Amino acid sequence: MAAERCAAGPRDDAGSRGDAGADPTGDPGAGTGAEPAPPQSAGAEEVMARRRKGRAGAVRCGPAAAGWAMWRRGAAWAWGRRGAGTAVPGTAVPGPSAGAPLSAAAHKHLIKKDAGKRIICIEGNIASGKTTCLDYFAQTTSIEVLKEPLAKWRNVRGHNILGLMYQDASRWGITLQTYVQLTMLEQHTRPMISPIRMMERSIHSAKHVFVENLYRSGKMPEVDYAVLSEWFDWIQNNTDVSVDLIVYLQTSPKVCYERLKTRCREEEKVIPLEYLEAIHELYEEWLIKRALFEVSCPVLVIGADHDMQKMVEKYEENRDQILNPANRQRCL
Ligand SMILES: Nc1ncnc2c1ncn2[C@@H]1O[C@H](COP(=O)(O)OP(=O)(O)O)[C@@H](O)[C@H]1O
Ligand SMILES: O=c1ccn([C@H]2C[C@H](O)[C@@H](COP(=O)(O)O)O2)c(=O)[nH]1
Repeated sequence: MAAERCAAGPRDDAGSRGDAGADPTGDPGAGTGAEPAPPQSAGAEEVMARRRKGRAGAVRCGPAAAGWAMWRRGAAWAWGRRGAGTAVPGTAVPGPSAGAPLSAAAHKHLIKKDAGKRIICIEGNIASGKTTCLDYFAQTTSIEVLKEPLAKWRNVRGHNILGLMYQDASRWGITLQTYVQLTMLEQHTRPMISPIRMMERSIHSAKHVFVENLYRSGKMPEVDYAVLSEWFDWIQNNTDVSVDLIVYLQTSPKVCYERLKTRCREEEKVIPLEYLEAIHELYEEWLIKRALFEVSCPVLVIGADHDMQKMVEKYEENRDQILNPANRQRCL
């Protein structure tokens, strides 16, 4: 799908002039026909079928070419082992590669957040309104707010890897996600300066949504997915990246697409609706259907297709539930 021009309106392209993003008409590898696969993911049923079939029967993943299925056939182990590596946050559960309980040396890496402190992650599709939500709570509440470290992704020693990824996801997806994982780890383990921290996204959505999408769409090779998964499992088992509540801003991809065009971030001009649909499906799979990955904290779902005024009403309705751990009755 050809990229649409950004509509006139508020822009958010500061810092986007790196060594990427120079070709706003360039396809991110998302559905022009010549490029093999839009980064859409296989559905949960398909993935579960792949798990059941095991090695012998990896099924075709998304609209990728037939070679993709052949390439993946010998690699179905990854689906089976993934769930097993999921740890309850805050507990040092050995992952499949760990083999034995953590040694004393390993324990020195275990960084526990202070008891009584609360970490809330705002999750949702691209342009679903996460930053706007964080800004609202930052202005109306005395909490610590950590936005996504987008500026870092746009400028790693002069390289804009967010822009590079949207130009060529097959080449740069692993690069971006490796750095996202590092910068998210840094966010999760940063000492808290307030009893309540509200974060935009998390190391968990980076892995279960964005890495997963690259992998399933054939834009991340099995070996890169395996290495990132090993890193992710190690981090989960040896540091505290736990979350107390996920607030999922649930939107329709079309609404996000409209908001994305209004925001007009330089690197994202090439994003087609299909990409937002794929990200949406993975969010639903992760947080609503619970099809593949364990969710180890309550999830509060807030419909977020509404205008700003209605969203503010919703934030106020849910304020207590979000900020007070005792009020979790409507969480999934
Ligand atoms: N409820 C809303 N209605 C209309 N536009 C919105 C709403 N919430 C956010 N926006 C706009 O949509 C764009 C994306 O919102 P943003 O908060 O940056 O999303 P995210 O952080 O999830 O990517 C911004 O231009 C923002 O001003
Ligand atoms: O793990 C990740 C996290 C984010 N991104 C991309 C998606 C968007 O283009 C930007 C920032 O997301 P917002 O939803 O606008 O905050 O970063 C990614 O590719 N991988």
